[in-house]
Amino acid sequence: MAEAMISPLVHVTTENPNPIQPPGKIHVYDVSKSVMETIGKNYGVVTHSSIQSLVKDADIIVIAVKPQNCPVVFKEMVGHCNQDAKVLSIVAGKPSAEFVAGTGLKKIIRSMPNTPAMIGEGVTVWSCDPLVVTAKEQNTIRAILECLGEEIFVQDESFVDMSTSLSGSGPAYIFMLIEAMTDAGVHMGFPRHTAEKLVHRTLLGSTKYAMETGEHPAVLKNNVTSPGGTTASALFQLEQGQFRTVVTKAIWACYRRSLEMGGSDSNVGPGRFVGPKFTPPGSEFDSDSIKQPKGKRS
Ligand SMILES: NC(=O)C1=CN([C@@H]2O[C@H](COP(=O)(O)OP(=O)(O)OC[C@H]3O[C@@H](n4cnc5c(N)ncnc54)[C@H](OP(=O)(O)O)[C@@H]3O)[C@@H](O)[C@H]2O)C=CC1
Ligand SMILES: O=C(O)[C@@H]1CCC=N1
Repeated sequence: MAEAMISPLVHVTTENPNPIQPPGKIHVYDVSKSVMETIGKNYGVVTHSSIQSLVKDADIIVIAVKPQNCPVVFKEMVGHCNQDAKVLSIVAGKPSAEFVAGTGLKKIIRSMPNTPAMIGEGVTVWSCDPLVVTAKEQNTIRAILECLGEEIFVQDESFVDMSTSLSGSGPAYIFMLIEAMTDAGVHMGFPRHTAEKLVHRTLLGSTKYAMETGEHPAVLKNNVTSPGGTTASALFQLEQGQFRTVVTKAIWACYRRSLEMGGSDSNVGPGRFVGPKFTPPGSEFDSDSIKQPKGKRS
């Protein structure tokens, strides 16, 4: 994921010969030397031989390791950072409080980007305490995240965990759909590249159409569904396979895993309230079977 963040920052074109961030101002360290050297070579960024030397003069420290590797990283950072440094975490699940406790730094920004950032088409949900991270510092972070695609600031950090299940992990669900549809096309006899093109264009066109019209997806779906026609037959099969329920269950499972990885109570979601009710910190929730911010229930 770190590479997906570096790529748009240093990207240049003939029309835009100046990168948003000169590669020489981006410093990286990865415990895997070969990964780090490849990134260094491909993007011209500066590589380091230790976390200590990486963070010494850093203004913004992006932490992009897996959650289970965080304690080691925190330990190596302590006492080596500029006390005013900002930590931009993309780590799924880990609450800001753990970064404060682990690193001793106060300016923590939690974010959840996604891999389409690699081509500047990602979406990142992010949060920080505006009493600790100044407006100017927030603008700097916003400018970085904008390079990855769209950025959405949320005041309540628990929405970052929730966004993991929609946008953070979401590309994997879509790629699985692309794979399934393409394979079905190949099964029918289409050359793979033709099946791929049909599927890619259908997903792209449908998404753009939904975004541009702002129409409810059910209306758009109905417009495709001719009485007694082909689409109705396909939708019937999707419903028989509990398509929408399966998608919903997958999204809740993802959210629960995100909470679990952050050491939070993951007893959330439909049919999950067997123990004490769980309220994510800082948010106001109804406590019925499906959680929604108060006032949002329809
Ligand atoms: N992949 C995605 O789409 C997204 C991922 N994220 C988050 O980004 C983070 C990274 O995920 P992802 O890129 O998929 O994982 P990767 O395993 O691909 O990348 C993490 C890298 O960190 C290295 N690493 C491990 N320990 C250390 C250490 N102590 N110091 C420096 N580097 C270390 C790993 O090396 P090694 O392999 O040897 O352990 C690996 O090269 C996770 O926290 C994830 O939740 C967030 C949004 C989207
Ligand atoms: O699978 C994961 O844990 C990470 C977080 C979001 C996307 N990938």
